[in-house]
This record gives sequence, structure tokens and C-alpha cells, in this order.
Amino acid sequence: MCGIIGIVGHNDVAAQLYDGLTVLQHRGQDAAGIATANGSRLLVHKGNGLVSDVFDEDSMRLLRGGIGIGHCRYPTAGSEGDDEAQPFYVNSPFGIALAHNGNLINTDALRREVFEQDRRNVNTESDSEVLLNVFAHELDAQKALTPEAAFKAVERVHQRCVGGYAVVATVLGLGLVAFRDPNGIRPLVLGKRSTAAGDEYAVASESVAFDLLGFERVRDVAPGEGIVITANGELHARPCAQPGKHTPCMFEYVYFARPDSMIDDISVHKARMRMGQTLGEKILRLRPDHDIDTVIPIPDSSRDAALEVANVLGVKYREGFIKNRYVGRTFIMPGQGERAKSVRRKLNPIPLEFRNRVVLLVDDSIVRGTTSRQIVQMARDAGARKVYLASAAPPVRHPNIYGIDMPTREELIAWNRTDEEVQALLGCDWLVYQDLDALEQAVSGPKHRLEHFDSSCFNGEYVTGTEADYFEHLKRLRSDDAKTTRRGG
Ligand SMILES: O=P(O)(O)OC[C@H]1O[C@H](OP(=O)(O)OP(=O)(O)O)[C@H](O)[C@@H]1O
Ligand SMILES: NC(=O)CC[C@H](N)C(=O)O
Ligand SMILES: [Mg+2]
Repeated sequence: MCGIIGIVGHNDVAAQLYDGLTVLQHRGQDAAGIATANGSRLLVHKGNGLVSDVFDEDSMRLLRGGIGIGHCRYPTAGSEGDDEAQPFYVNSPFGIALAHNGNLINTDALRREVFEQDRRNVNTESDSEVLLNVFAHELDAQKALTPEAAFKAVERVHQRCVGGYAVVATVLGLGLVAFRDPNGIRPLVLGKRSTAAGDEYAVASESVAFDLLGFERVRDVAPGEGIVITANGELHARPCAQPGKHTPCMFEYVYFARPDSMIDDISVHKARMRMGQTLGEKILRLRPDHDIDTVIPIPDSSRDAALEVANVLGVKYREGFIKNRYVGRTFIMPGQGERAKSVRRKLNPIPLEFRNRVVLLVDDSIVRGTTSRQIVQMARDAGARKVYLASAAPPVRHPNIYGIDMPTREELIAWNRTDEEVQALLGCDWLVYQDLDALEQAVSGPKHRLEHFDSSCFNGEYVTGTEADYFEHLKRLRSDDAKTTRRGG
């Protein structure tokens, strides 16, 4: 899951893009980049690492211009090489830089089309570079360089590209273009700021980026919608696809997004609290006479849910694991070796919260089981009498193909296993998962804001459909073994 941001301002925007990316860092820790438009020049700086590693004073000084985009990357396609860091750039037509959050599932066919029909070269294995070339070709096919021409090009992108995508691009001579896939799988939100010089606009993966920069959240970009903000600050917007089923990614609410973000008009924080409430109610239904002494969250992303579980159960909530703030998120690290090592480096128990107690550990989700396996053992080593584990999401049994790098079933601990078998593998005394209905209701909330979700990693239903051999193909390209081989390991 990557983070994207675009700003059209009256002064240089690079420093604000940098700040915005630092608040979107949780969406991608592998690479970062910024592109700005300055007169007739597109300036790009990008590389591997955290936002703070990639940019220094010199690189920031070069990024002049009042229109710009930024990206932080968590790879789901191609390699982890710095040539696949984003934004990508093409010099024809006009000069376009583009940043993409998501994953295309027809990349191979598109790559062939782009070469054979559009006669364009894609120089990396990245699906995002393919997407940029499709957009560039379709913009080139228009007669003029106007917002309407950009919308027509976006319409064609929607017709040709299949998958999850939220995109920001700068087009020299036009301004900023942004669009979201017809099912709205990936999030994208529009913000506005009034200044003495006039209105300024921004688009970003999550509204939290606006809080920091003083933009007001105007609304979510609608599924299939195109947005153009011209260099002089005019906003144009129109639907660019037939209305489809709106299915935002459930995993954003479960794990990815920051709790202080609003996605599709739903507070992530509140959604997670409701997840905790329904999970707590399920635990009470299954074990009305439970013997739980303490609820302990697995920081960070389970905290909101765990607190509500404790409230519903009427037991103490204790921060029993302390997180090393200098270790990043483990789930989005590229290799299993690194992920496994990081859990212990990241989390350390406070023994007095475990000794002789029956503890209920709460995590937001159990994906590969990397985290849960280790924390259950850590809780036992710290002296817990019994260790129960609750997941605020249902078992993850299917690959994600729209922008989260869980491409192979075999790497998922719950695939082809019953809950009892997973419990045995994790080594806990009881394992309880949230039900999918309850999760969807919890996110949708009392106002039933959303009817459908992309819950494919839980139920195996893919809104775009998939080619027959797609999952085998994905496994060959992106399993942990394939990645290790590619890195020469
Ligand atoms: O079953 P797994 O494959 O381990 O994946 C799921 C875990 O990874 C995440 O934590 P992460 O450290 O990535 O992020 P966080 O610090 O935001 O909770 C998530 O909260 C789970 O704890
Ligand atoms: N997680 C994402 O959004 C990834 C974007 C793109 N597919 C890449 O691999 O760079
Ligand atoms: Mg976690």
C-alpha cells in the first residue's frame, strides 16, 4: 500500500509534499519520491528508504515549483530496486510525472499493448510505469491540452487498466490530474486551503496528510472520478467511468490507514472501536463466564479495538507490550526473515502485566502469523498463566491483488486451516476471530455509510474478476521465495 499526495499551491510545494509524505510513511517504507513542475521543467528526486533518508537539503532545494506530487512505496509489483521508486516520468506528451497507489492485475497484457500498439517503452517491471504509459498515450491521442482532454484520457485508462489504483500526476502545461479506480478500492481524498493569494488544492491517500498541512478535507474522490486542478488553481471534476460497485479496501480500515484519517467519509478510529465492540460481544457470547484478567493490545494498529474489547468484557486494559518507535511496521517489510526478526526488536513485554494472569492479546489481524506466533511465546515467557488471542479481522485466507503484498495463499497462516489448527500453530490457549459480517457492519457504522467492501482477502471474492491462471502467475513472481531468488539470496 503506498501513500500518494499532490498539491497545487501559489508557492513552492516541495516542503509541504515532504511533510505530507512523512505522515503517510506508514503506507510504504521502502522508497519515496517527489516530482514538481517548475515552468517548462519537471523535477524529480526519488530513491530507496524512508522519506527522511531519501531527501536532504540539496535535493529539496532543487524541487522548485507550485505543483507537485509525492509517493512513498510498499512494492506490490516488480522489484524493490530504486529504479522502481515513484513518481515515474515520461517526456512525451508534454512531460508527465505520475504516482500510483494500488496494483494492476492486467499488467502483462497492457505491457504488450503499450509496446506493440502504443509503441512506447516501459523500462521497469513496475505496473505503475505501465499505467503512466497508458495515460500518456491516451492523453497524446487528444487534440488539446485541457481538463476535458485529461478526463477523456482518464476514461480510456479506466477502460484499459484493471485493478486497484489511486493516481496523482502532474502534466506540464495543465496542472495536477488525479483519479481513482471505478470501484474505489484504493482511497483518495480532496482537500482545500484558502490563502491570501487564492485557493489551493491537495489530493492524498489519507486525510491525515491535510491535518498537518492546514488543508480542509472537502470530500473523497468518487470511484472512477477524474480531478484536474489547473496551474492557476481552478478545480475541475467529472465522472470518467460508468458507475460501478463501490468496494473500498477493507484492509485499509483494519490495518493500513492511520486512525486519525477519514476514508470514504468513515473515521478509521471509530471503525476500529466498533470492531473492538463487536469482537468483545462475540467473546462474551462464546464464553459468558470467561476467566480473562487483562486485555493487552499488540501495538500499534490494534489499540483502538483492544480498548473497546476490554470495555465490553469489563476487564482491565493494559499496555503490556512496549513498542520500539524506531522499528517500522513489520507486516509491510519485504522479506519473511526481516519480518520475523523485527517483531522481537519491535515489541518487548512488561512482565508484571503478564505474571500469573490470564491475558487476552488483541491484534487487528493475523496474516502470516509472524507477529502472533512470537508475541504468544513472549507472553508465556513473561509469566502469563493462559494466553488467549483475538483478531479484530476474520482469518486472512486469500491473496490480495489490489495493492497489498500478500500474493500467495501458502504464506497465509489461515489458508487451508481450521481455526483450531491455526490456534495450535500459534501456540495460544484460545484463538477467536471476528466474523466478516460483523467487521463489515462495524466499518459501515450505524449510518450504514457503505454497503460493499473489497473484503477479498477474507472471502476470496474479487470485484474485478481474475484470469484463470492469475494466482499461479502471481506466485511465480511474488512469493517470498521468488523475491529472495530475485535479490540473489
Ligand atoms: O500476521 P502478520 O503477518 O504478522 O501480520 C499482521 C500483523 O502485522 C501488523 O503489525 P505491524 O507491525 O506491521 O504494524 P503496526 O505497528 O502498525 O501494528 C498487524 O498489526 C499485525 O500485528
Ligand atoms: N502498494 C502499492 O500501492 C504499490 C504500487 C505499485 N504497484 C508498486 O509496486 O510500486
Ligand atoms: Mg500490529
